[in-house]
Amino acid sequence: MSLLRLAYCKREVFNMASNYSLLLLFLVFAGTFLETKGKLTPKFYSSKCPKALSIVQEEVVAAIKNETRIGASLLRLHFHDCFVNGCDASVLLDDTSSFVGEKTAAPNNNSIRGFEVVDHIKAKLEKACPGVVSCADLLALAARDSVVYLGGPSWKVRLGRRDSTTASRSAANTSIPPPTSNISSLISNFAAQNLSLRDLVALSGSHTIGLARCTSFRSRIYNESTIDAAFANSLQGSCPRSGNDDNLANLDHQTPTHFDNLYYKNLLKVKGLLHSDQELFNGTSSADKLVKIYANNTFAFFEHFAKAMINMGNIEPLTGSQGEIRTNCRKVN
Ligand code: HEM
Ligand SMILES: [Ca+2]
Ligand SMILES: [Ca+2]
Repeated sequence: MSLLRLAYCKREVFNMASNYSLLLLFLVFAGTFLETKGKLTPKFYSSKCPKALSIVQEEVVAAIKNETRIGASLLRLHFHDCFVNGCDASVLLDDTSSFVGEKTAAPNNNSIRGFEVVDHIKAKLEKACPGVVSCADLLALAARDSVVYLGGPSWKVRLGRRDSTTASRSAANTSIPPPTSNISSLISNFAAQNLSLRDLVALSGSHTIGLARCTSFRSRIYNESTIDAAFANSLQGSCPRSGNDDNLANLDHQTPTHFDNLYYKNLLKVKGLLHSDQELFNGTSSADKLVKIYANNTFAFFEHFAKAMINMGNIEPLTGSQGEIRTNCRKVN
């Protein structure tokens, strides 16, 4: 009797144990599945293509040494990618007779640049690891490496994005905010991407580097009162009331090639180049406080900027088996 009971007991314990181990196995599988699915990770290429990060960095540095502005242009490409259907390299697809891309959308046309550099970096990546590194990840890495080289903060870029097979000119037209935006439309535009007011103000600090065309700031320097008069005057020479639409001016008139906090100091002096820049500090806006903080504290700006770049880089990535790894960033495979 007691032997029988013992045997029964043993079986029960065995059954329980195997049930538990099955459950455990399931949980481990589910865990790894949930963890990897849809989530980016800084180590994505560490075994798949260990040289990927150093290749991008080396090429970005070479490109900036060749032309300083490229750093700004690469940073902006990542922004214009992520705000349209997520960070999926949709912005890099060329228009063809049968395909409408994003390059000719109003915010991009005659404005975004850096495609030759992207092609060059991609060619190097394809040579080292064919079909492995996505164009979307290339843009995220190039943005970070540009910021770092120009004196800004660094951060670990989350990776594992894949490339789209589609693009949307109409979404590019509606999702990327125009320079005429007021603060409330900027806030709602960023909120639509799950980005906060803090993200908006920190990311706008990107305008500490790079250039804008006359057509982007003309109405500001002729028609607005919330601009330093001497500053407006100094811009009118190269940006007349009509014509010369493509003449360029520095977004940060003090240190246009250094990633620092002078953009915010300019705003305090009513010397923001774009209307949308000055909207972040107009005496009434909810962003005023953050602008003052960043103008007085480079460390706070750098910390928030790095976090905001990670947030922006997380916008709707394609992962797993979604999309593809483009061989040529300009066209689908
Ligand atoms: C907050 C809303 C924003 C507006 C309204 C805006 C608007 C603009 C405009 C109009 C230009 C000049 C384009 C031209 O005249 O050709 C520009 C340039 C630039 N933007 Fe923004 N931008 C915004 C946010 C951002 C963000 C979030 C980033 C990056 C994370 C960024 C990075 C840049 C850079 C680096 C340039 C200079 C590019 C170059 O010199 O090639 N901007 N932006
Ligand atoms: Ca995109
Ligand atoms: Ca600067």
